[in-house]
Amino acid sequence: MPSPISFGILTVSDSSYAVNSKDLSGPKLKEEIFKEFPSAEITRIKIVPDDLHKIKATLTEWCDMKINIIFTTGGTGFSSRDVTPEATLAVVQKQAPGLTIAMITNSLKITPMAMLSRPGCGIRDTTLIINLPGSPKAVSECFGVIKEALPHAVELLTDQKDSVISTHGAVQSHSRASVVPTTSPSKVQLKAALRDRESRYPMMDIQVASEIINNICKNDKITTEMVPFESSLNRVLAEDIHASEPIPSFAASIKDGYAVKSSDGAGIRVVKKVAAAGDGPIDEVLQPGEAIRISTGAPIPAGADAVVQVEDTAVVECSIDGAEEIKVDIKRAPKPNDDIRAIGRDVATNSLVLNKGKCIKPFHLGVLAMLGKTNVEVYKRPSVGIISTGNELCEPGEQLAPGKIRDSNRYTLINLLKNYHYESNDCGIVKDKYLSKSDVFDPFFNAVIFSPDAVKQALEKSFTRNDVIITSGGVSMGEFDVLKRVLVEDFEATIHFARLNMKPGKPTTFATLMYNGERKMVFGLPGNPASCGVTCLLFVIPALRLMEQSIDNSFPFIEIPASKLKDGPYINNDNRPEFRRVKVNCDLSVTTTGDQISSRLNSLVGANGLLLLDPGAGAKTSDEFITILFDDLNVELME
Ligand SMILES: Nc1nc2c(c(=O)[nH]1)N[C@H]1C(S)=C(S)[C@@H](COP(=O)(O)OP(=O)(O)OC[C@H]3O[C@@H](n4cnc5c(N)ncnc54)[C@H](O)[C@@H]3O)O[C@H]1N2
Ligand code: MOO
Ligand SMILES: [Mg+2]
Repeated sequence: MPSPISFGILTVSDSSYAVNSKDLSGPKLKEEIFKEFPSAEITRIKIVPDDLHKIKATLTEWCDMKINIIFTTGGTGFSSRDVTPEATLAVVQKQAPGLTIAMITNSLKITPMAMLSRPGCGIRDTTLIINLPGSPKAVSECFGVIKEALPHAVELLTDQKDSVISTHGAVQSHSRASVVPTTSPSKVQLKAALRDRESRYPMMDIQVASEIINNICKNDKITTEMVPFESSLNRVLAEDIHASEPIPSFAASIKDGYAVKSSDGAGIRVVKKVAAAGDGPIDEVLQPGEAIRISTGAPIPAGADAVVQVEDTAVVECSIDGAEEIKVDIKRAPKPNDDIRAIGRDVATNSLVLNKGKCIKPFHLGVLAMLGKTNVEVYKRPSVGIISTGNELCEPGEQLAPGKIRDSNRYTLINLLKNYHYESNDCGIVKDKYLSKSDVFDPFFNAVIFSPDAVKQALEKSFTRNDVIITSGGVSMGEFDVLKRVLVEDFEATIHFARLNMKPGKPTTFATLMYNGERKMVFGLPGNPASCGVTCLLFVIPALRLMEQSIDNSFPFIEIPASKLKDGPYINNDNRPEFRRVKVNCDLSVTTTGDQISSRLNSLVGANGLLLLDPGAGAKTSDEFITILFDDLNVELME
């Protein structure tokens, strides 16, 4: 199964560079790419001015990252600032004039002005660079012409890459390069000495990763079910709820007092009857000079047009035992409609009361009851299985043998999901260095040839009853980090990404595959406990929300002034953006949760937010830091 094609999109434009929102061509191109290649990885997106050096530097950097295809848009015309083709031709080692000819030939059919476009196309190492014109329309047209040829172009370029990597691996480890097996690269990886020395997956920005997940989850099969409204808490509504009747359905009193005619003004009234909440309408029409005792919520009697609260009245005459009032003094002259709640004041007939896509919370549930909706249509939730991988893992109750640790990730994940109202199936621990009959000691490599059968079996078992599998561990560069290989080789999965530009969480992997005719999703989270927790929050929870079509699928974020950061230093020495685990207080001051090493689960204990620190955030020009809130502002601190 080929890996998804990775793309870089470089918009070259002085004006878009100055005003970011002006760039329409970059987003257009992204849309076209996803339309044609739904599993594409858009690894880099950037806007640079029409500056030869800046264009060259970006192209070179992206080629070094082994992005498959870089599209530039803009800077291909005749004006003095147009230098994109010059920058491109300066970095490529081979030109690809066929692509240029195809695009120009097609564009000439649309406009003779195409003669004035000078796109350059070429190859640097394993990357294909293609210049597209600057207008969104021309971008779509040119992309349409060349898109079919792209997968094969990438195949040709990357075949070369794979053989280079495996040959290199062999030559560096042993002088006997001739023993390099001729099997596929993944089989070569079975031998420790020949495993990848460099990840075969491009580093991807998290915005792009989120977009890939969003695209896939949004379009996942959408199914709904009817549930009794009492059990609909935290489910997502699959129908708009309209009011079939007004609330209140009759004009009702807002106060305990007397229903009167406002035209009578202040003064003495004869008390006729009683209207209590729950009573049907009184069969007499109120006459001038009369009043009816009324309680809050009772229907307004015919003939009355105002209510006067009991505090504004005095009894003038009553029965001997005081049980009945005969006359009252209305001390304040009422105005029409005083203290009357009109029909439909709370909810108008046919009004939209609750929106499809909303997660049903307690007040929503109350509204459903109020409207008499006994059953509601909600979206079905995916079934989720959770697996921990690692030979070192034991259950919490077990006596630890040397080298073993207790599995915390499974418990974190199961309960994190529960906290966001998702049940999951505990699929246990799977050993990833599994000594089975098929493990063979290879004297040449002086190593056991590893069998990942256990991981395969565990996945297979979980696919039979889950739509989404969340694993932790086994996704980095170790010889026993076999998850990706098993997914690709045994399940023909598409790995959408396997390396993210973030700390913690670099090896986070996302794959999809078909199993027995159904699509399965695999979130391969890193084994380090803090990395596992952070990536579950940032990617898995929003994905589950999207799969059940929730319109509230991302965490709120706030901008926090630097002056509010209390116990720094807030400097990120890594070259990846860092999600520091923090506690945001009610006054928006921020405190950290201590040592942020990825293994330290306690860095998540007591945190309610993730503070996003750019690399070297000391040099940040903006005074504001973005914090993603994943829990209430006023959560209790548990130390
Ligand atoms: N050569 C490289 N090594 C590593 C890289 C790299 O880029 N190149 N990345 C590092 C980063 S960043 C991370 S994060 C980890 C992720 O590793 P894996 O996802 O492969 O996870 P494991 O190797 O299986 O385990 C890592 C660590 O976490 C502990 N662990 C695993 N599962 C659990 C669990 N269920 N409960 C508690 N603790 C768990 C495990 O014992 C290891 O200590 O890789 C780096 N390496
Ligand atoms: O990305 Mo890893 O999650 O830094 O430790
Ligand atoms: Mg590992």
